[in-house]
Amino acid sequence: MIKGDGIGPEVVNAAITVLKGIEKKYNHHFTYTDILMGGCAIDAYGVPLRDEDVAFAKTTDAILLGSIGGNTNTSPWYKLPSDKRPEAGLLKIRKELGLFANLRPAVLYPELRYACPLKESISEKGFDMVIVRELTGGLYFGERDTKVINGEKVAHDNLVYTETEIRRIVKRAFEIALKRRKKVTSVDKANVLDSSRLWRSIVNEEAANYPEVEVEHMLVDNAAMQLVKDPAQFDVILTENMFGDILSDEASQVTGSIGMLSSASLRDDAFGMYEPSGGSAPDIAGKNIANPIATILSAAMMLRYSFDLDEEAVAIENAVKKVIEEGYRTFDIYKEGDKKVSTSEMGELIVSRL
Ligand SMILES: NC(=O)c1ccc[n+]([C@@H]2O[C@H](COP(=O)([O-])OP(=O)(O)OC[C@H]3O[C@@H](n4cnc5c(N)ncnc54)[C@H](O)[C@@H]3O)[C@@H](O)[C@H]2O)c1
Ligand SMILES: CC(C)[C@H](C(=O)O)[C@@H](O)C(=O)O
Ligand SMILES: [Mg+2]
Repeated sequence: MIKGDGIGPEVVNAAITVLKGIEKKYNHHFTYTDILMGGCAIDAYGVPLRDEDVAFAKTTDAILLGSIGGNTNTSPWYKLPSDKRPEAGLLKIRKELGLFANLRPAVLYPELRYACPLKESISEKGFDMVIVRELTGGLYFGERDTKVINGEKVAHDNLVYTETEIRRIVKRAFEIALKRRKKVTSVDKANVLDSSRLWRSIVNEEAANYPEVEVEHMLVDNAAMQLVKDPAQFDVILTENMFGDILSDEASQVTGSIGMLSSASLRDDAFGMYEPSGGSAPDIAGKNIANPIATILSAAMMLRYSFDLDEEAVAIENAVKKVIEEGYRTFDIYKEGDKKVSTSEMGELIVSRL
């Protein structure tokens, strides 16, 4: 368990409540160990993630993560050099554990259509997509520095992708599409970037191995527009690290709230790290009001992908649907007439409906 900062501990505790319910109902026993990462680790140890904690994480079956970081304008953590800040811990664990495939499903629950900010003629069609985001390459992991050249500061961030890095995520997206509606939209910026042109050529090569899957290429600026114009057109969105970061926040908002968007970071074996797509939400931290559903659904993904406990995962997903159908809402998806509940109450309601 990496509870992290801000709302992280609140939403992870709600997910643990649900996992404990699963243990009881299905007679399992999970062993939980806490690791500090992010701002809390900086405060405790002076670094956002200790090497010994990475080594320990490597001995576990899965990680459930809350979120890390603070207010990037005001928190003293952001006065530190970039490799000592909270986010460096997250990037380090993703890289060291080889978690290259980040799955971010975005589904509009029929009962939450009112929370979708799009006009009714668009939201009434509903949508159910998964963003498959490359997570250990690209701009996030290229060399970067800031130097003084000709008397002025110059900053650069390198965007690097190898064929191997692209091919493994492309294959993963096709495999996922085979189990869904068999459509992959590969998002790139091939009209400008070399890395995108390489990306596109590998998507086309791999497409030949998946003749049942329909493939389309879309430029990222158009994809940002299509996500609000007609989200129902998407099944699997395959994209590189930075574009996936941005588009997944956009997709989450059209589902009503980022507090609903779960995420799994996977590699080729069963190990995975599971976390809500949103951040530590410093603006609402400590108030027990954050929506824990993204974290609870991430725990369901953990049961499915790392523990091969599909029935238990479905039980959590159905319990979430039930509380939504019954009108229980945290503040972010609340409308008049609903039953407003806190973070911990939402966890308890879900566990009681397992
Ligand atoms: N995986 C992670 O750990 C992760 C992801 C994104 C951002 N961050 C970090 O979080 C910090 C804050 O970033 P930010 O403000 O840009 O993004 P954020 O996702 O934390 O918050 C954006 C908005 O969404 C709301 N929100 C987020 N999660 C919510 C939830 N569960 N329920 C209800 N509302 C929710 C927040 O209140 C805020 O208004 C930064 O330090 C950033 O680096 C961490
Ligand atoms: C906190 C940050 C480094 C992270 C990212 O950009 O990957 C977050 O925004 C996410 O989406 O998981
Ligand atoms: Mg993000």
